[in-house]
Parts: sequence; C-alpha cells; structure tokens
Amino acid sequence: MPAQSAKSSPALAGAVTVPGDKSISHRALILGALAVGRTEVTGLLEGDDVLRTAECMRRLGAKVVRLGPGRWQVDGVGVGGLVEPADVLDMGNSGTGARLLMGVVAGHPITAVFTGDASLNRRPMARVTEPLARMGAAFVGRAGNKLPLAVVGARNPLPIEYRLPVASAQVKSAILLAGLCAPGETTVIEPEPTRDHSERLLGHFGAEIRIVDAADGSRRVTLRGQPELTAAPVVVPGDPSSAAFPLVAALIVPGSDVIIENVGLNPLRIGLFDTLIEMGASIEYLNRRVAGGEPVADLRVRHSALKGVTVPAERAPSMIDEYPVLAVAAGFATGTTRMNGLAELRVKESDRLAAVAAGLAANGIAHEAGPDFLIVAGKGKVPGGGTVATHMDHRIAMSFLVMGLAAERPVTVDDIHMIDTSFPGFGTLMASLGATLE
Ligand SMILES: O=C(O)C1=C[C@@H](OP(=O)(O)O)[C@@H](O)[C@H](O)C1
Ligand SMILES: C=C(OP(=O)(O)O)C(=O)O
Repeated sequence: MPAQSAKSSPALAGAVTVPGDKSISHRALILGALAVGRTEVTGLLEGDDVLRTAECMRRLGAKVVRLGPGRWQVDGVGVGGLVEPADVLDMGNSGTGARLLMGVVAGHPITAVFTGDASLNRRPMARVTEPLARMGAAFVGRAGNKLPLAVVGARNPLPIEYRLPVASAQVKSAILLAGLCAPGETTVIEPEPTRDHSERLLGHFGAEIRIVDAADGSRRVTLRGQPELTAAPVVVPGDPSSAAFPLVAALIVPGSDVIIENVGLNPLRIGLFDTLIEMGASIEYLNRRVAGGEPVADLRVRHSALKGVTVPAERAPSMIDEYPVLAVAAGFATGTTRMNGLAELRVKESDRLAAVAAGLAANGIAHEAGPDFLIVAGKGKVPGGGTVATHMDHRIAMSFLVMGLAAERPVTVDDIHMIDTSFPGFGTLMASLGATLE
C-alpha cells in the first residue's frame, strides 16, 4: 500500500496532455467488438479499468490488439456474435466496465460470472440487473445482486422502455447495449441528461438512435435493435475528469500558468469547469475544435483567487466524479461553497462524501457533510498536515495530493496504487509541472 505526500510547491508551469477519456475508451472497445470489421482506436486510456474491459472483450470472442501507445485494434464479431467466456470476468475496480458488460452479456445467449476488487464488490448492481431482467436476462449475485454475480443472458431479449430511477450513464448504457440484441426499439428516459458517449459512438458505428429532450428537462433515448454495426475509427480525447487534477492544482498554487492540451469538452462533462469559472477561475479554452465527434480544446489555467459558490443539484451528472477535487478547490476559496445532489457519491469506488469529509477534517478545513450535500467553509488557505484514507479510490488519492501542493503543511494519502485505474502517469505528469510529490 504505497503512501505519498504532496508538499507546498513553487508555481506550476508547462504544457501537459492527460490520458484518454475513460468513458469513451471503454465504449470504443465494447462497440468495436460488436461491430463487423476492424476498428482502430487512438488515444485509448491504458489505465487498469480500461485494460480489464479490453481483456474481457477478448474473452468474449473479439480480437483486441495493442499496436502502440494508445493505439489499439479491435476485430469485432458483430451484434449477437459474442461467445461464452471460459472463465470469470474480473472487472477490477471498474463500475463502468462491470455495468456496461453486464448489459452486453444480458443481450447474448451466454452466461458469464463477473467479479471485481473489494471496492467494486461492494457497489450496487440492482440498478442494472432490474432493467436487464425485464429484458429477459437472469442474475444470481451476492447480497442483493452485488458482485460476484452470474449473468444468464436472454435467449430472446425483449426491447423495453425504461425510466431511470437515478441519473446514471452506466445504467443507460447497459440497457442500450442489451437493446442492441433485441428486436424493435429500446428506450431509456433519463430524469436529467447524463454523459452521452454511448449515444454518440452508437451513431458513429451506424446504429439508429434518436434523442428527444422533453420540456421537463428529461431526455428520451431510443435505439433500434439488431443493427449491423460497422467498424469505424475512434479518436479518444483527453479525459476532462483527469484534467481536473492539474487544473485545480494550477488554480491553487500561487503564480501557476499551465496548459492542458486536447481536453474533451463534451457539454455533459464540464460542470466542474463551469463551476470553477463561476468561482473566479482563469480557465481559457484555446484552439477549440471537434475531434472524434467530441468537442475538444487546450486549456490555459492560471492561479486565481476563488470565491465560494452554490453548486445546483441539477449540475451533478455533468461533474459527478469531480466533487472530491472541487471540495479541495473550495477549501482554498474565500467563502462558503455548497454542493447539492450528491447522493450518488456514496456508492462510487468509496463513499466519496464520507472520504472527502474525513480528508477535509484531517487537514483543518471546516465543513458540513449531510446525506446528499457538502458545505465547505473556505478561508483562502488550508492548514494541511493530515493523512487521508483513500479507501481504494483513485479520485480521493489524486484530490488530496493536489491539496498538499498549496497547503501550509504536507498532505499524505495512504495509498496511491489505485491512481493507475484512471490516470497512469499522474505523479510524473504533476512533477513535470513542478509539483513536489514524495
Ligand atoms: O458511464 C460512464 O462512463 C460513467 C458514468 C458515471 O457513473 P454513473 O453512471 O454511476 O453515474 C461516472 O461516475 C463514471 O466514472 C463513468
Ligand atoms: C466512478 C468512477 O468510475 P467507475 O464507476 O467506472 O468505477 C470514477 O472514475 O470516478
């Protein structure tokens, strides 16, 4: 369990590129495996979560080959063509991999057993098994459909219309992936839009997909089943959820001026950037362009005096993984930051609300955490000096290392090995900007 400490650093400077988007990387491999022909992916995230999905697609019958750094090739088997895996599918720490592949298997006449690490095996899966059971799949899992869990895919999957009880792109995507194998139309209604990478990539691979926004803010996504998906090249942009760490570091370390190149700016992913700009952050979007069907830009970020704001609950889906690092930024702001609509944080790789609250407490930041909210009383400076328990959660580890770069005393996190699940090379990249990590 390697620990690491971050110390007050000189001004951060330089230009960096963060690894590829995790959500898009999982989906590129999965859809490449379900397409007919050869898909080439560039910019793929080579973090443990995505490598697990690559290995599972191999076990399900696709040919998946690494050609070079971030360059992968997938020979697909066509929708409905996957085979039964000979052994257990181990998804490691990855909720996205587990839930999306449960949807894929549910649509095929095959049986697969899923497992994960201690963190993933604690996370709720009924949110996917419930709609997938309506489509004809069967499940036997531990303690209310947790992993380890066996999925018996449907012989004749049924299309469904399903209103999501929680705003979750993973649940939406699991249903759409199962719906690929069902005749007729599968519809998912989201109470509020969540990241739409599945929809974009399904369209890119030739599926017929319709999206209708309703007056009440909900969104209807309809997929026509049993398409022939055609292999298509995928260019993966840098992950905005990873960019968040060097970005917040540059905002809080005095004198910093940093460029983060090629960051995905999908409107359903940039709630953190919008919030930080409201707080007074200097974030410029340079060279805005479209790459691989997603908007991207280079971000110039300069040290800024931040002030507290209220973050509305409706913004949560567009920044769901960014609250830990926002809480760190809020600690350096002047005034109170209120974050609402955070119930989902309790069922991520760790209970992130509890983990963040404990980390704030350990480093001398006044705050209040409720069932689904967090209030941080920013004083413009952070005492630091604490040791933070990361609970197998990469985002908790990275967030508190960022805190240490501008706190008065070093901040230690108890375990950094999970950082590789989403951001391999995090320490090297931060050090290249001048961050003091040891
Ligand atoms: O669909 C995805 O790729 C993801 C969706 C989000 O989870 P939920 O769907 O559980 O909100 C997010 O937290 C996760 O990191 C990636
Ligand atoms: C919640 C996350 O991932 P997953 O659900 O895929 O484990 C995350 O990366 O912050």
